[in-house]
Amino acid sequence: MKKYIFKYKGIFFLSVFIRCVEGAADVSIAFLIEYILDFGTNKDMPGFIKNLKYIVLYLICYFLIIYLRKITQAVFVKKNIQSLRNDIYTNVIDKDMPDFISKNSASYISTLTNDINILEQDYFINLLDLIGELATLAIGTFAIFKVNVQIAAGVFIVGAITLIIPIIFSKTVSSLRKKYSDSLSNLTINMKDTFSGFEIIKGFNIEDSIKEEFSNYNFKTEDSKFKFTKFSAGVETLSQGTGFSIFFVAILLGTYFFIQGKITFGLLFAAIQLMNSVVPPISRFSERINKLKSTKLIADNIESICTKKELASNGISKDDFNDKIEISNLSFSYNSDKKTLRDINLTIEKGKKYAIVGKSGCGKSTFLRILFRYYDNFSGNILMDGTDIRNINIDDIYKIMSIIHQNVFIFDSTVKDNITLYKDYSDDEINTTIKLCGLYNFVNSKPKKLLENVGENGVLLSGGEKQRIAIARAIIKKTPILILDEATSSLDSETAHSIENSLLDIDELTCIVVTHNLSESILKQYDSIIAMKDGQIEEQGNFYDLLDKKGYFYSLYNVFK
Ligand SMILES: Nc1ncnc2c1ncn2[C@@H]1O[C@H](COP(=O)(O)OP(=O)(O)OP(=O)(O)O)[C@@H](O)[C@H]1O
Repeated sequence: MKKYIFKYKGIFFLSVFIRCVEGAADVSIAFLIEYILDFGTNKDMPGFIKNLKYIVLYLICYFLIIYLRKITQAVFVKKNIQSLRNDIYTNVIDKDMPDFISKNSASYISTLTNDINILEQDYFINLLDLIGELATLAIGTFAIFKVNVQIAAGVFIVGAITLIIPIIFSKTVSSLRKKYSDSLSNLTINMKDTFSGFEIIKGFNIEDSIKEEFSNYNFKTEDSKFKFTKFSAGVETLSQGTGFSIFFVAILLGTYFFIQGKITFGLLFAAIQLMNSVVPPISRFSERINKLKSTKLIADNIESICTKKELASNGISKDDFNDKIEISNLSFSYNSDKKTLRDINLTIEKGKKYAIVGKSGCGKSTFLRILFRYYDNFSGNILMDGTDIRNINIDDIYKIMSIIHQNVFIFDSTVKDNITLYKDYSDDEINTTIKLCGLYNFVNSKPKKLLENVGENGVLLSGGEKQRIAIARAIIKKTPILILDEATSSLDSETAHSIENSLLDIDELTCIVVTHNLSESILKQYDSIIAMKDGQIEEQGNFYDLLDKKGYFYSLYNVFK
């Protein structure tokens, strides 16, 4: 977190400076009181009246300093929190797929909301308060030594005990704080999941069990918060108790020296008033240090989110696909128990169309994910125009290939924004694309045409309309390789055929299509059909060759046709 403080060191040091001035002003209040009381004990009415305007002026300056302290603190917090939130968000967006999915997406939301709120209060504001109070303590200490050395010595012996408390309890406070943050994150994950699955909850009548689950998470969150607050309260009470005893030591010693005639009544009063500058910083010291330390694990979590995995982001640049992708001896497993892909050998040539077929779970989508660089930890080689895809800059891979999944994500915006993804395309390009994807009639039937809003995750669209938007989104990008993973499964067969035919007609486009739709009219148009079984390529060839072979594809075709 230090880097954020020093990123805005101007406002940080200004804030600290104003807090030091405020600390000095706090301490000088004691002497102002002594000054005013001395007019009273000397019964000096003219002097009192004459100095009244300076006293009022002093108080105005004092309140102005307090206002400035609040404003500089607000600016400091605003800059730091804004920058921190931007950095976390940017790092999450910059992650590659495996890294991103290694955490539940709601935990990122929790970090960006709950954890940032904790950091704002317990790190940034708390740090400024701590520095300000230490400045007040230092100035107050100096003033007490000026008033009476013995009182000062007594105060600081008791004060030292208070300062040791945070060191003893910091670890426990920190781990209780982390437990609270974790349970808050789990609660956010639970809320996100249940709200996204609202339709399922209603459709399957599971409201009661969902409410119970939420209630458990809610209980655990509040329970962990309570445990943290309870423990902190104990530590804080201990500190405040010792702080209070400092006050009494000062009063007892002050009264003792006043009776002995070593100090005046004004000085006795000033010494007691100075305790307001000395006791709170000492008694709150442990609380502030513990709060600072308790944010360490949250800061570590943010650090881990912001730590970039070594990617080929500085890899070889590649802006086009010219010839072929050669896949040799490709094997991959998600975990060590079982190989999901085994010894795959395949050449994908530019402009050709490939259909991948096979039973559910045989590894079709996994193969596409590997091609799309979701995972780099495969064995064997994938060479794109002779270059290992692991060495190609990941952003360039996304410029060369587009993938359309069965489950489509739709942004809560217009049809146009969902197709263009906020990039600039000409009206001609958009119109050609929506015609090709069978969206033309749909768009023209809407009052606002392309500017029609589609609702949260496309709630105002049918499944087929969502899929057509996803296809349009990929086509308008004009990448040389287009990958479809069951991308037309929600469409009626006429629309699906029409879209697939349009794609197969684009000469330059290299298409890799995973499909369960084994219809002759479509499959015969592919240059090659790849039949997968248990993570391997069982057969490969054109539609009629494979049927003639009467092997694995033939049996699949006869089952599914
Ligand atoms: N992220 C993952 N972690 C672990 N195992 C996975 C993961 N994704 C898929 N699998 C497993 O890998 C195997 C292949 O899955 P894959 O999704 O590639 O199959 P598929 O042929 O595309 O299936 P379908 O036709 O049903 O979509 C399955 O056994 C699946 O359970």
